[in-house]
Amino acid sequence: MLRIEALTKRFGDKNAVDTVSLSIPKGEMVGVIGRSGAGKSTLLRMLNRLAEPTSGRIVCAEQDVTGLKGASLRRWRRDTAMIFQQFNLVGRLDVLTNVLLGRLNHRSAALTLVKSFSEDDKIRAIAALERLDMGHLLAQRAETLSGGQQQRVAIARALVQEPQIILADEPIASLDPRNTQVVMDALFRINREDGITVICNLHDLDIAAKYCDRLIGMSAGKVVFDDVPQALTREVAAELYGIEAKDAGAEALDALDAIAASEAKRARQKIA
Ligand SMILES: Nc1ncnc2c1ncn2[C@@H]1O[C@H](COP(=O)(O)OP(=O)(O)OP(=O)(O)O)[C@@H](O)[C@H]1O
Repeated sequence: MLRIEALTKRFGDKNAVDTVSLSIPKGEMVGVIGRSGAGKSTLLRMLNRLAEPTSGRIVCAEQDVTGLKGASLRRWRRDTAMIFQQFNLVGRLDVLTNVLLGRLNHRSAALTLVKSFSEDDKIRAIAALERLDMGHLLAQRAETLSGGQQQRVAIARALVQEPQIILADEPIASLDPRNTQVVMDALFRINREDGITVICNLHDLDIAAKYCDRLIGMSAGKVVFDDVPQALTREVAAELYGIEAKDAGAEALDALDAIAASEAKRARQKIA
């Protein structure tokens, strides 16, 4: 169980994340939604301790994560693998080496300097790549891959960290619809098969509702919705996306209609 208690991040006189409290059970697939600037990235970055909270606490398995330093902080970062919108691969290195970089924090500082990986590390990296259907590209330089392929390599790198939680910050924002599905399917499979908690920032409400068990809606740093996707109403969607943000709002509302329609269809199928 991950517990977030009154977590706040202040930049100047603005609270990017404002007294957010949440409990996330192990194995949940959570979508964090809301418009640009709502505080989604800052929340995720604080969970991994990439950003320091101004106040509040993060507690996981009764350990206060907020105060961790040195080796314990490195262990926490290994347990909470990050996936970014821009993939963050080393372009000139091959795919396998990029994935192996995810094993670095399983090694001592001395071994890290040697820069050679064990057979066990390589077997794990290849297995992760094969799981993501990327085994055949392991010798290719990362910069030559498509966006969707790069994101799958980034997920393989996260997997070899053997994390308890994957924090994905807009993992599909740079992808076309086909690659969006491939990447979201991969995250969903990892969540279901390995029981890894996935917390995923998503702009697209339709995708969030399709893949996530639970949606957390943020607006101006605060949580304004926290429930199953089916509980999201037009009013909340309008609050999340803003009535003045016409395009995003309209898309969100269309997505809501699509969810309602698919729920109705499911209900009809149940009755039949
Ligand atoms: N390093 C920073 N310095 C100052 N302000 C920041 C910093 N990082 C974020 N902010 C501000 O905090 C607020 C929340 O930003 P954040 O990136 O967390 O939102 P978001 O919901 O992830 O948006 P997006 O989807 O556009 O990434 C915004 O107003 C942003 O301008």
